[in-house]
Amino acid sequence: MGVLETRSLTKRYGTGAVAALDDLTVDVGTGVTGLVGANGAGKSTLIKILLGLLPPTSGEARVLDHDIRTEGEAIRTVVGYMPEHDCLPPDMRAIDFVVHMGQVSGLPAAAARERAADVLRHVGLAEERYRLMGGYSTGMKQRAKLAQALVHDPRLVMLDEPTNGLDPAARDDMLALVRRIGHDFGIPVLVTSHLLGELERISDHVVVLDSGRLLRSEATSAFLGDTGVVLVEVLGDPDADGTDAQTRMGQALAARGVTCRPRGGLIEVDPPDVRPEGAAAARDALRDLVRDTAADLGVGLVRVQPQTGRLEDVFRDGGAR
Ligand SMILES: Nc1ncnc2c1ncn2[C@@H]1O[C@H](COP(=O)(O)OP(=O)(O)OP(=O)(O)O)[C@@H](O)[C@H]1O
Repeated sequence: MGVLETRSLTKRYGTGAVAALDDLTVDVGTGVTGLVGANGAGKSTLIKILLGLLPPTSGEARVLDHDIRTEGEAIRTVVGYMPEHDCLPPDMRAIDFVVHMGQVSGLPAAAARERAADVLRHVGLAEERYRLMGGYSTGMKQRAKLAQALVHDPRLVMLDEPTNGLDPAARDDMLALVRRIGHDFGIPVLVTSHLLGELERISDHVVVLDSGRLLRSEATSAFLGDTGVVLVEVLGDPDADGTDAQTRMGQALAARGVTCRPRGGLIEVDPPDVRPEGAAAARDALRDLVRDTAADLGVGLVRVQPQTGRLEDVFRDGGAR
């Protein structure tokens, strides 16, 4: 099913000579789609146009089969939107804010209260929902913003830089939430980031923008050059035979059917067969296997990461696909 599509979408602000979006034609389907580009690439502009909040200079777009030029209001009732910047009233409690946003989206009061409590629990703010949001950490604010995007049971969510300003642990938590929305709840997600590395872990499809132009739009697995290779680093003492931790980990992974090889101080792990649920699920399963293997061996897992430099590779290769 097509979730959204744009055709030659162009946006110039004011009399600007430079287009913030330049002749963008792209289709987005179900699952999690990462919208990636450097700062100023046009990600927020695209989202605002798709929500019917900003008129394009030229071109067309449809969201859930609604025309962005004439059906903005209908789009906003079925789409959940998490804006990039802080939009939370500091003197409101999260529960009141999310209930209010639910009502603004058309939910009756009782349903809004029930849904608000549910979504705040889903995003991990069950305990803190009665606190004023002005006292929230950045991670809690991002969760509250996510909750208000979900309260009205949207058919699509657009998340603008949900990991902005988060420390690594909070970023991982947020990415896990985004993945749950797309994969467990089955709601299509369009999520932006200026970091490809964090989105390739959770997205099924990646769209890359460069100065308002489409650079690439591909399944994440294809995007990774069909390698999907993961690098693993472990730390630990040699065993009684003097075999070091890296070699033990490599042997243990191989014994569990994983194809891997040493590469410098790291272990290069080949991707598993892609599961029916998709590439992101297959990568999750591989990560779990690596983590469990390290735990069973009693070695420390320093990192598990896709081979790096993808975004740079894309920009270096250039050219739309
Ligand atoms: N209201 C505006 N008026 C004029 N120019 C704007 C406006 N909003 C955005 N721009 C310009 O349009 C271009 C695209 O900006 P946009 O915010 O869409 O990019 P982005 O990819 O979301 O970047 P970021 O990650 O920094 O938010 C940039 O050059 C930006 O300076």
